[in-house]
Amino acid sequence: MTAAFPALRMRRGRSAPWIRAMLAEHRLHPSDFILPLFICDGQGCEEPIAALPGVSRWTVDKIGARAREAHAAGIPCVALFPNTPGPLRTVGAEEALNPDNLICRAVKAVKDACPEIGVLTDVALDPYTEHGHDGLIDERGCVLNDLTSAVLVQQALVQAEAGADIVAPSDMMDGRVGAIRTALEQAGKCDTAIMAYAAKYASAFYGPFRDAVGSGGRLKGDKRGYQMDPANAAEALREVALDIAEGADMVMVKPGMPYLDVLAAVRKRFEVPTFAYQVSGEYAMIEHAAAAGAGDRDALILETLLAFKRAGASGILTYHALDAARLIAG
Ligand SMILES: NCC(=O)CCC(=O)O
Ligand SMILES: [Mg+2]
Repeated sequence: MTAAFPALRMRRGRSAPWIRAMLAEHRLHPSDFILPLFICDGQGCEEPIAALPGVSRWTVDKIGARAREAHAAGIPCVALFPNTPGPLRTVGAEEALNPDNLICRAVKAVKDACPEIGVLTDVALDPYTEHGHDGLIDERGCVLNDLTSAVLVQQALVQAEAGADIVAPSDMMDGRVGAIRTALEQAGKCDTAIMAYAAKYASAFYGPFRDAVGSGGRLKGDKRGYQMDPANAAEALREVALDIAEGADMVMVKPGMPYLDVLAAVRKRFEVPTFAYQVSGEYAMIEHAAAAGAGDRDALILETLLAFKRAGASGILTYHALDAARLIAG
């Protein structure tokens, strides 16, 4: 039992900045963020991404400077996503296994320029397939689980060999975390961590990302045969349990804001490092809302990111990482 009004006045704890700071239950810190970076082919280029105002693709020679900038802002890790040149996209996604592909060159460039920062790579075939699906498909366009998983294992090994610290399977194939973990162990890559996109929903919030990696216009059909139904929450707990059992070091819930209930449930149930991905459509929503005068941009950024911490996130992948880190630093 606690006291009641008037002995208890909740507003006492909100009456001045010092007491609000003292009583804050959650805080944002630059080390909460993972900054996604997009890589494009070529030399000496920054390509602004129209669907993600303020975000660009960078050529490999320019990516090291972006990593140094993130590190200087206190961000511990970057996540790399390639925009594979069209001619290299095939039905079999062979370019995903090329040890000299864009992503592998970018990993090395980041590690050369800024060895102190962590590098996370995306394990999935959508930037490499001509049809934009995350895996190999049959004649009906259905993504084949086990054949895809075998390719993802090779893709993860190629990325780990290039120097990735964390491989992050984002494809939602069943069993791929265990297969990747076993292969990493056999290859002597026992320190390469796995962040599993464990509960990834078939969401309408991924549109700008697909433009950023150039898979949007290619995608035939949708991804509901492998990504989760937004109607489901209990299923997310089963997905997470499986990925932990298979050897995931960290799990992720994606998208972010519309799935805070799932994030909170996962964190409460499993108590493993749990990340949220505030995805491209969420970023765009904030940018467009602020540009339209519907809210203060900085406040919208910090409030949404703090909500992930409140829900139990260990960290957040966000395109606002640099802005947020600088805002927090003041
Ligand atoms: N595998 C990474 C993503 O799919 C990101 C989606 C987004 O930011 O919309
Ligand atoms: Mg799964």
